[in-house]
Amino acid sequence: MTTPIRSEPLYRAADLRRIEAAAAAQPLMQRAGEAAADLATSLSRFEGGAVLILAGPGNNGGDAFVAARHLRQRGFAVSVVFLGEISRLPEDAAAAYRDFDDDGGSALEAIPSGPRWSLIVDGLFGIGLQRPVSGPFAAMVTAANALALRHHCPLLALDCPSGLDADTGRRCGETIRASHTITFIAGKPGLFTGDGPEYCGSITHAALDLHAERLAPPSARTIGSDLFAAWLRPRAKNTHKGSFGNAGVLGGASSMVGAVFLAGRAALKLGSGRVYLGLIDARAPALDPLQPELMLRRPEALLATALSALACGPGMGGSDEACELLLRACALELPLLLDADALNMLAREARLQEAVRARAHRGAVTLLTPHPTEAARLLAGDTAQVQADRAGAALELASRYRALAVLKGCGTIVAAPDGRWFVNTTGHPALATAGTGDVLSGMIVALLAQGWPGLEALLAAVHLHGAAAEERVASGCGPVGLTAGEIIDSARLCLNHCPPVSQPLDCAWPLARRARLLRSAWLVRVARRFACTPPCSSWPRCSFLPRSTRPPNTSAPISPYRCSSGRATWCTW
Ligand SMILES: NC(=O)C1=CN([C@@H]2O[C@H](COP(=O)(O)OP(=O)(O)OC[C@H]3O[C@@H](n4cnc5c(N)ncnc54)[C@H](O)[C@@H]3O)[C@@H](O)[C@H]2O)[C@@H](O)CC1
Ligand SMILES: Nc1ncnc2c1ncn2[C@@H]1O[C@H](COP(=O)(O)OP(=O)(O)O)[C@@H](O)[C@H]1O
Ligand SMILES: [K+]
Repeated sequence: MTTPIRSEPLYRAADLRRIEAAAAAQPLMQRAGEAAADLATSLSRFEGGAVLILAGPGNNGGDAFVAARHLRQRGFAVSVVFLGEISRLPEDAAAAYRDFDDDGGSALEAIPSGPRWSLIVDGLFGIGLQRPVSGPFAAMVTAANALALRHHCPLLALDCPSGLDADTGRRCGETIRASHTITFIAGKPGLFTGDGPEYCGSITHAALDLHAERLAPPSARTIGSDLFAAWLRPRAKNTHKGSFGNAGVLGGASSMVGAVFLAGRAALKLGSGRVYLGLIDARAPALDPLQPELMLRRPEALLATALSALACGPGMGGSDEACELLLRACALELPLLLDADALNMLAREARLQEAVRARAHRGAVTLLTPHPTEAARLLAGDTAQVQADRAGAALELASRYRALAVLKGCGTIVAAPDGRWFVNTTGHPALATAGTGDVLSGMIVALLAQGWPGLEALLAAVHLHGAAAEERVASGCGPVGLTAGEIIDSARLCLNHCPPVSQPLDCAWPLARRARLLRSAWLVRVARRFACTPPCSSWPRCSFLPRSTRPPNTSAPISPYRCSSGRATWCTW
């Protein structure tokens, strides 16, 4: 499994400005430009080839000028196209331009037609994008995208692709479709959700010798298995099925019984001790022949069962009977997951909304897992509004319903009513097929039934669900034609391969273990302090990488995670 182990901080532009202010004395633009030049050097298809660099009117343009100077000095044939007035560049960017100019570089007003580009660099706009890209900037973006395609060359975006809103992941007008993005200081949420993943390509993080979290609290975090590893406890020997909870799934109206089976099978394979299904369709089968371990009941009997957690909604329909059942489910004191049709009923029925809010007063955990259209119904808006600010929508759902909320889709958002939010970086468009949401519900309810807290259950299930899809695709099962049911076994595999927190860290372990054998608490502390977390194969090489030894190639076998010292400046997602 190659999925992220470590959660990374994410910053919206306003929070990044605080870091910028705190580190104002440091030559950040020089570091950004140099890091970009290092990556550009490794990406360029020909050594010393023709590099086209687009520089914009702000500090993103400044980064571009610094990178251009370094690349010129390394022997590349650099053409910089600058749109704007030199005299109106901000101070740092103006200085970067002067250095470039003093070094013999010159800025062009249009893209030269002759060269065969080996690399294109986008330094038009970064986190300062204020409105949709239009006019000559849009023409430049369109041309850059077309040239990258025509010349089969990489397109490297500085900080974020121009036209992408780094806060939200929404495209604002013409947008650079980067093959690679080098993002400075810290990740931005918009790179990982909505349109971000499609437009950023492969993302490299250059920390610029800063430790962002020491300078300002992050706006959000990516989901890494470290966020839930404490709950990945090895099974104690003296346990039995009763130790792992009773998961229930309620739904399955006429012609939609399959949704409950998918959720039930996922709940079983994610470790629930027992799984009970309540099927609304009176003609539903009494047995799932492919998974006879599942116990099928009438809905009333399910609600009377001693459950540890309950998921409502898969294939539930919107009948009066379904609505009454949902009201009764809301009155139960167990963790309650509402998905699919349960969310549509919640959106339309005031008494259900009251019942869900009342759960929060009683301290009962409620979880909502809408896709964008279901979220739009719950927020009385439209899907485009939800997608325009996915994190905002998830946070609004969490606060309005006083529930944990998951906004599904590319870069799933998990939001808590207290304002914390997380962006998932696993997943694949292969998941865009019917039933994958039902599988996610089954995974979540399985973890809840095993006693996981609501937030950790959501983080783990969302992360593992995406990882499972990646695993299926990597093994040739998809992307086209991957079926929801096929994800389940992979999800089980991913869960069983997630390192529990008690597991020693690979690179710290030899030293830590020896220290423990010597019964030296001090040595154990030292071993952990200097080890990179999480496991990585390259310790101690990755504990600090001087600039000259940084591997320029993003695919180099280096730890994709920052070291605990915070000093390593190079990592890739
Ligand atoms: N935050 C920091 O400390 C650092 C920032 N750096 C770079 O600085 C960037 C942010 O710089 P800025 O705040 O100057 O912002 P940008 O360079 O992203 O863009 C702002 C400029 O573009 C104009 N503009 C915005 N949207 C436009 C549109 N649609 N059409 C035409 N013009 C538009 C603005 O009027 C302004 O002149 C980062 O993304 C990063 O690349 C780096 O130098 C590293 C350090
Ligand atoms: N393009 C995509 N990239 C990543 N994940 C996706 C993508 N499309 C769908 N998914 C995931 O697949 C699942 C689909 O859920 P949902 O829309 O509720 O499906 P269904 O109702 O058919 O079960 C969600 O977990 C969602 O995040
Ligand atoms: K850019």
